[in-house]
Amino acid sequence: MGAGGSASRRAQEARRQERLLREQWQAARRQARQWEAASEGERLVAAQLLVLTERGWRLLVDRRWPGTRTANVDMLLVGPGGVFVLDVKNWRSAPEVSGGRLHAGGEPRDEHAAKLLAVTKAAEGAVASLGLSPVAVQPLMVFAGRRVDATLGRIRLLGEHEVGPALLSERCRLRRESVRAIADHLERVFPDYEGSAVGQASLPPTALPQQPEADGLFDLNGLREAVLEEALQAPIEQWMTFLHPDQVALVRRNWSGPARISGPAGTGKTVVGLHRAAHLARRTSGRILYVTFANNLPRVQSTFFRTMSPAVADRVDFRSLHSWAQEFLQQRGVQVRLHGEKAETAFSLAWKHVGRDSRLAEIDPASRYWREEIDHVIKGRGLTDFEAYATVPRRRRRTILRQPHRQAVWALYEAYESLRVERGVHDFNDVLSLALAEATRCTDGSRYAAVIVDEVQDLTLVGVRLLHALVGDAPNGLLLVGDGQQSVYPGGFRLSDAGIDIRGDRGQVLRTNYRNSKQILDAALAVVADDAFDDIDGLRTPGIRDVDLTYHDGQVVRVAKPTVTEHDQALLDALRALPDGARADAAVLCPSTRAVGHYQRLLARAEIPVCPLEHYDGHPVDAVKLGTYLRAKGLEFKRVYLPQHDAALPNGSPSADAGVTEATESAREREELLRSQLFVAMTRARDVLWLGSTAP
Ligand SMILES: Nc1ncnc2c1ncn2[C@@H]1O[C@H](COP(=O)(O)OP(=O)(O)OP(=O)(O)O)[C@@H](O)[C@H]1O
Repeated sequence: MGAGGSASRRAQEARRQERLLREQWQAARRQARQWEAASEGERLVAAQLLVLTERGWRLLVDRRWPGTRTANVDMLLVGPGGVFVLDVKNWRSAPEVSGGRLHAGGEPRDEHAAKLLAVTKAAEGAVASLGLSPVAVQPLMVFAGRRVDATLGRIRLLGEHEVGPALLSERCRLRRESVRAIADHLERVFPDYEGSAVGQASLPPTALPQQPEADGLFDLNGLREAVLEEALQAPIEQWMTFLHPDQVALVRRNWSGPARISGPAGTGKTVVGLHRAAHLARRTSGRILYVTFANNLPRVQSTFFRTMSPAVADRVDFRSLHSWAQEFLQQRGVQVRLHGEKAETAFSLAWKHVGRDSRLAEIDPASRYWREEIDHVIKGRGLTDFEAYATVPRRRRRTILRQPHRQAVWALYEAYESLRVERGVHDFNDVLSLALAEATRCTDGSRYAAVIVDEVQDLTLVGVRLLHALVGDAPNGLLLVGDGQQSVYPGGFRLSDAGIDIRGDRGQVLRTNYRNSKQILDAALAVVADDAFDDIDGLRTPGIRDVDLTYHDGQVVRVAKPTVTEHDQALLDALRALPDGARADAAVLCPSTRAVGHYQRLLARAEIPVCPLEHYDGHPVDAVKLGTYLRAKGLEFKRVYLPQHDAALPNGSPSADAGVTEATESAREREELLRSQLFVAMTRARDVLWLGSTAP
């Protein structure tokens, strides 16, 4: 079909929609006139909204607020765009919002907003048992006879002309059956007030004579545009609206202090974290910090969050821990000179002068192991004197260090520090320590009402202390989300080391995997089956854990080729065979940046479009995602390709017992980490997991 043909089809469709709207509007106006019990203002607004009932919306009018005898709710509206709690106002003066307060005619009107929020809370409670997340319930204040489009916290203020188009432009959240079930449920929970309710409008479908476009009641232009826009809108993903009732309960829970949500890969921890952020943003006027260790994840999460809960998106800061800490220090006037390369040179020199020929080489001759010891155990835990290091439990480090070894490590640490200071630079750990000192020193209150930490197991102890310092033990202040099995960095900590006390029901575990098919999960679990791990609550947990699966099919494709060239060709063939549009949901993940470079060149030569994970921000892009296992943390894709996935593991085997006998403890620790990283990469796959290897 040529461009001219589709343009004429579009014009035809626009004319048809306009005719339909006109008919619906006429009928709605008649219906509203007959509606005696309502106030004039409500009638005018209802005339607008009755049109929506022809488009799959349900309008409940003048309902009793549950638990009260006399208080009423003007309107509840349920449709593809979600659940809306409406308070209709027929004020003599126009509403004004300034400094988070509502006024009209110079008089404060905040009590109206407070009442609407309270009713909204009741509606959220009513639909929670159906698994509807609070993000799908939105309060609206609608002003008869006025043109308004403003926000007051989470409340949207709209004029009678704006309300119809605004609701039609909402992204599609609910399917037709859900609309029906939710409206039926709300009808029961919010009973008729005085028998004056309008259920579903029964509008006569007959054609009516043409009317002028605007007659004060109805803005046909606005609605027409919204209808066309509505047609273009793809539905938002199910998880953005519906959660399992247990997840909804976690999202809405009132916690008296710091809380933690854990659970194996793919069990919806991030989903709960995001809904919790939206819930808290709606309940408080403060800001929420949503933080992870990885740099690229906040961008993706922020995109999802904006789609899911646009009304409060501006009050949630999605940040990586280090970038947030740097900005925090800058705002507080604390000088930071972060310079990774110069810090690395300082360490190399320290190793040359003090480490290489010391007793440390007996345990592991590779400087990297000792760099990690300094980064994750000494500086990561904020240790500044040898006495503390001499006795510190070195969590998740397998080697046993006796006193002379610890002394040798300390000498290396001191040499590194003095060379670093000499060069006038900071490393990443310094940034967090400085921020912790500053946050502890600040007495002017936190900028945040709540802090949510995702993938908490990736942080160092100092990082966790820093985030804890921002909100302390305030109710609903700190939420830690993560899974110790997905630890991909050396070392570790326990919450008790950080002085964080998670009691009773403040520690929750999710157990249903919503992401991976059984085949994929079994393949991933086989890699870490023998790797029991210490979680941050101190519990020793076996590698194979109890997980409930949601039924969906999946496939593990194993490809072994004798040479790298043939292996890579098999990868290209698999990527080229992807159906149209499938590239957007495919990712090639590699264990190292070097391997990423290799596959970037390979895919470029094959003219397969690539989007590096560093640039991926959660918006769909028709290109294969490419990045390291570490960069893929927290993300998911329908198809995941892991070329040479076993190359870095002992004997090329991902299972834990390969090569154990001759390996040193530090080598075994490294292998365990590599298996954890591979496990994380494998569990990113939803439908297809492609595992490539070169078997000579
Ligand atoms: N109630 C639900 N119904 C359907 N799908 C869900 C539900 N909860 C979560 N999901 C889906 O499950 C998948 C995994 O969710 P999420 O990324 O939050 O898990 P996670 O526990 O954070 O995973 P990981 O630790 O592996 O990063 C996502 O595709 C999400 O949309």
